[in-house]
Amino acid sequence: MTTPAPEPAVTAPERQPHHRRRVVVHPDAGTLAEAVAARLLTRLLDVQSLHSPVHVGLTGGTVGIALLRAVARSPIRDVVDWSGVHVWWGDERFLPSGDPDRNETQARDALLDSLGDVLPAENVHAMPALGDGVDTPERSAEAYAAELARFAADGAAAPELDVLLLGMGPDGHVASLFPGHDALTVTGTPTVGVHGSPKPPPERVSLTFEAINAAHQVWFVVAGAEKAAQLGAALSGADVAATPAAGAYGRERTLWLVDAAAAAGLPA
Ligand SMILES: O=C(O)C(O)[C@@H](O)[C@H](O)[C@H](O)COP(=O)(O)O
Repeated sequence: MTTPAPEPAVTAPERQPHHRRRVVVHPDAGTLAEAVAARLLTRLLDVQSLHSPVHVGLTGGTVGIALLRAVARSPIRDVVDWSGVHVWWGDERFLPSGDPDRNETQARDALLDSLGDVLPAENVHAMPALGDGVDTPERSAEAYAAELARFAADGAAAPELDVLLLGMGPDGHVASLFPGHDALTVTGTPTVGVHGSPKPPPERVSLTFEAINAAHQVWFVVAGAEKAAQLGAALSGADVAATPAAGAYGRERTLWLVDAAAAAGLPA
C-alpha cells in the first residue's frame, strides 16, 4: 500500500504595485470615450455579480465627462443595478454648489441626473462645495475624509474603489496633484485641500496618493497630442514630483486607456 503524496502548500500571490499595467490605444478621443463607457458598464456588471455595493471614483476633465455622456446613452446602463453603486470623486474644484466648473455639476449633467431615482441620492458622494457647510478646501477635504471613513472596512481610511477613473494633464498632473506641489507628499489622510492649482480654478480638493493607490483598479483616460510627452514619462517610471501620474496605480490593475494622439510617442 502506498501513502498518498501530501497536498502542495498553497501560498497567496504577492501583491505588486505596478503589476498588470496595460495600455490600450483607441483611434481618437470620441472612440476612447465610447470604449471606456462600455468597459465601465461591463466592470460594474462584473463586480455586481460578485459583491455589492460597487464603489466607483469619477474624474473631471474632457474625456472623463465625455465618457459619462456615453454611459448615459448606452442601453447597457439599464442592466446595471444603480441602487448598489456608490459614486465618489478623485478630485473637485472648490467652488459653490452647482457651479458649472465643478466636476460634480458636470457629472450630474452628463449622467447622474439622467439616472433619476434609480441611483439613490445618498449613493452620490460629492466633495463638499464652497458654502456647503465648509469655507476652505481643507474643511471640504476633512469632511470628505469623514464620509469616506463611513464606508471603509475596519482599519481602512476609505472604501476600496472598484474602479477609479483618472485623467492626466499635459503637465502630468493626476486628480488635483500637480507637479512640485506640496499636496503630492501628504500622507496619513485620504484627502487634501489644494491651493494654487496651475489649472484653474486654483482651489481644489483631491484624493491623496494613499487613497488613489488603495483602489482596486485605476483607469487613466487620456486623449490629445499635448499629453504625449507626459504619457511617455509616466509609463517609463518618471519622478513622481515631476510627473505625478507616474505615482498612481491600482492594487490589482492599472489601465491606460488612451487615444492615438496621446500614444504617438510610445514605443510600438
Ligand atoms: O478636475 C480636474 O480638472 C481633473 O480631475 C483633472 O485631473 C483632469 O482629469 C485632467 O486635468 C485632465 O483633464 P482633460 O481631460 O480635460 O485634459
